[in-house]
Amino acid sequence: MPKTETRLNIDFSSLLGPLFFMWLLHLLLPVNVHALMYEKENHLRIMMKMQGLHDRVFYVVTYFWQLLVYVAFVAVFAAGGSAIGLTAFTKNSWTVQAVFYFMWGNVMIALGFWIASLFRTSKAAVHSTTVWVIGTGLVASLMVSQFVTRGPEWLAYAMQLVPSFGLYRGLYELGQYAFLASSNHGEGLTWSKLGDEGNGMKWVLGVFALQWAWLMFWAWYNDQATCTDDSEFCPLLQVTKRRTLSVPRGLPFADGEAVDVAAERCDVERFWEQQSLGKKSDELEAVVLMRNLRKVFPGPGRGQKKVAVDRLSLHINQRQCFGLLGPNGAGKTTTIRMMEGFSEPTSGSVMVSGYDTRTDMRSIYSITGVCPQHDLLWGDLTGREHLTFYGRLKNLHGADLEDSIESLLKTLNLWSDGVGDRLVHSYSGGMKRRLSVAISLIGDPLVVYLDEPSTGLDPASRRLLWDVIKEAKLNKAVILTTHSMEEAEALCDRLGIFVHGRLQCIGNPKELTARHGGFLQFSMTTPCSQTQSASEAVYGMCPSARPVYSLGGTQKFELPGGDITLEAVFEHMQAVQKRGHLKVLDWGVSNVTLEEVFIKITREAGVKMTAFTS
Ligand SMILES: Nc1ncnc2c1ncn2[C@@H]1O[C@H](COP(=O)(O)OP(=O)(O)OP(=O)(O)O)[C@@H](O)[C@H]1O
Repeated sequence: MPKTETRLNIDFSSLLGPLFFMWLLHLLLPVNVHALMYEKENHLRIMMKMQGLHDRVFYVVTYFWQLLVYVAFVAVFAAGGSAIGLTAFTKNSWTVQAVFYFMWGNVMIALGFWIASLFRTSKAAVHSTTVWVIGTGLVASLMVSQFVTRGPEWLAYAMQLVPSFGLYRGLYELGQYAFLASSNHGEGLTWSKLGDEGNGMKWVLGVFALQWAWLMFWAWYNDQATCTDDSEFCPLLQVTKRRTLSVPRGLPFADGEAVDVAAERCDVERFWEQQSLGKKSDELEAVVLMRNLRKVFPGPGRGQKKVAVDRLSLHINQRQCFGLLGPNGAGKTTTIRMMEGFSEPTSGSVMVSGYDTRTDMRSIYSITGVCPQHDLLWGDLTGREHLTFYGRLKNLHGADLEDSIESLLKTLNLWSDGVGDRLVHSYSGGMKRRLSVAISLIGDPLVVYLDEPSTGLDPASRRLLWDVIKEAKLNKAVILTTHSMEEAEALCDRLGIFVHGRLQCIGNPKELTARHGGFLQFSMTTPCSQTQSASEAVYGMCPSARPVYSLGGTQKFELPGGDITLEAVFEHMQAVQKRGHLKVLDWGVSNVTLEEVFIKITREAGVKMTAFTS
């Protein structure tokens, strides 16, 4: 039988449902989280902060960049949907949709900040976010529409308190109104229909506003709590902590402290006095001042504690390179981190150019440069772009910025062959290290921290770096940690040797070798059968000789400086060789090196500490 013509109208938006749109609108969430985590995981965030980037600026720039990307994404999404005639876009009011999508975009960005603040690794954060996106979509499509249509309705509202479920509810409302509009050829969701009974859009928009504020606050709070890498740090308690943080007074000497260390403590007290008299920063003798600084970390077990830095008093002057030496785990990095303001001292204070690290970090960042132990660089930026970015953070602009970049690239040998314009991921380890040093020097900071700057450099590059540091210390205070005694001797005007968080000795390298060496190194090689006679000959020359080792006919002794001179050793050995009863294959005598002093001090301090703790 003939029938009237009908048209098959397939409404894709109804077919696909809010679930598909929800997943699409979540697409940028894992991307945002990954971008935030990349900078956090690679410590680039901390590096930017150390070079003077304010948290506020970081948040605003990152936030608006993500919002811009999202707006472009949604514009393409809505334009595409309208172009293919999806009723969810064509029937509903444009302004309602724009406000809804815009508010969701803000909530999603805040959610990304919050998620990134909870994780330590990018992989874990991105995987969890992806599971969240898929999971909340499935749960919402199963439950929200059920609760809305069959009740209990309050459960649908309660679920919307979780950010992604609110998105589903909003999309559900847009879908429902669009569906009704296409069947009755009317209008979809408009502002006037927000008050309709059972319309959840009003609630969704209200909840979005609250969620945005709450997530941003929580993300900021978590971020501040973890930005110091300091497990005890708590921003909400910071005010209380600052008030109660104790500075032990009247401790000119700590038990078992060497005279030079005690003298340094007295100097620090004197400089402290100067600073409390309110001298201007350019009148201060000591640029960096640490007073009775102590850092205790929670230990691995319950109730156990690790004293990383113990009552350290130290001053560092302008136009001086100060070397922090010590074996692994001695507390050098912890000390530098407290100077940089990234670790809260358990007690004591650090002042940099008259600013307190607990209250004036913002001023301190603008006058310090940092070369961290591990290179913190963006692989997809060039060396020049790194220097431009950090130079701007140090308030350099225009020709001044260009000139300093060019001069740093040239002095650190990153200029020839266009190295400075290559992406950093193509750099060798040595090039990255040199770029890190260049970053620490850009903007001519007053104080520069160099944490093992020559690690991984070839001998020629190391010499070049030494020249750069020597020039830098002409108008700056340079604080250097190194495991190379040769480097310490070449660069440092003063140095301190740390063991178990305590300063064991302090002075210039020559003073230290003279004071703590105080002996000659004597070695002699004879046939193994004459080992006994050889040692008797040494005791004959210097009865107070201390044996260091004896191995296959080679013996080494320390000869106390007060008991014998170099000339006497030569005379004695000539006499021994003349007599001929001892077959001396080889012998040598030398003053002690800084390396030997270092080994001696660390060994003795280790013994002392064991005695204290046992
Ligand atoms: N966040 C932390 N939690 C617990 N203990 C820590 C923490 N950071 C450092 N420590 C401990 O404090 C001590 C000093 O560490 P630090 O990194 O300052 O030593 P270092 O002298 O810089 O060593 P290296 O020469 O190896 O770099 C070590 O025993 C270390 O295990």
